[in-house]
Amino acid sequence: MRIIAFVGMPASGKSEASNVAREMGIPVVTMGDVIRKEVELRGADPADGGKIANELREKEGMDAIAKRCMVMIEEKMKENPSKVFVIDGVRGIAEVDYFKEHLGDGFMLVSIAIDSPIEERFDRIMSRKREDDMDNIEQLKERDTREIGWGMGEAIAASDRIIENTSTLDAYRANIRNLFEEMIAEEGK
Ligand SMILES: Nc1ncnc2c1ncn2[C@@H]1O[C@H](COP(=O)(O)OP(=O)(O)OP(=O)(O)O)[C@@H](O)[C@H]1O
Repeated sequence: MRIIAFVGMPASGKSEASNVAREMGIPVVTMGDVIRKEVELRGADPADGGKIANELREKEGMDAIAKRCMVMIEEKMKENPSKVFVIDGVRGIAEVDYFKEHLGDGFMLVSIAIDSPIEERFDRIMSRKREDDMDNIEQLKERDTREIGWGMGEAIAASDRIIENTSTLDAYRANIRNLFEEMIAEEGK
């Protein structure tokens, strides 16, 4: 079994990679669901998800979200014994280390290479209209800084593969589809 996790800066295309996976029938586990569950449990504002994630990491360690997510992954694997799996939402090196330790050689980390300026990433965030998204560019700068603080740079450096998202959305989706097809073919050997 191949478990693929994507890492990249905010709005680099991680959710889009998961969309391609779903369209191909590949199961996706979203780490953000751990946060959304916690937000709901606390009756908090969805926009405070980032703060809550920070708090969990401070209290329970940098791999807190990964640990909680592992339960969801195991359940999904039982429900849907697929050759290829996607984990959406890895943010830092501690999470990468946790998954490597618990998922073994089947785990593969893919980083998304972008060359879009922050203004373009902000415009993309504005047009996707997700309820937990920020509404000004300063907040995106804060999110960039926070995620870099979680060890995003180290996670990107530790990736096994780089996929480019430096052109159109269609070109990017084709790159992602090729990656999944390659993995499915390899696992079918
Ligand atoms: N090459 C591209 N050209 C145009 N739009 C793109 C491109 N890549 C991604 N997008 C769009 O940009 C938006 C942000 O991408 P996506 O939601 O996949 O980012 P993300 O990495 O999941 O972000 P986050 O870290 O906030 O979860 C989406 O609406 C997506 O369709």
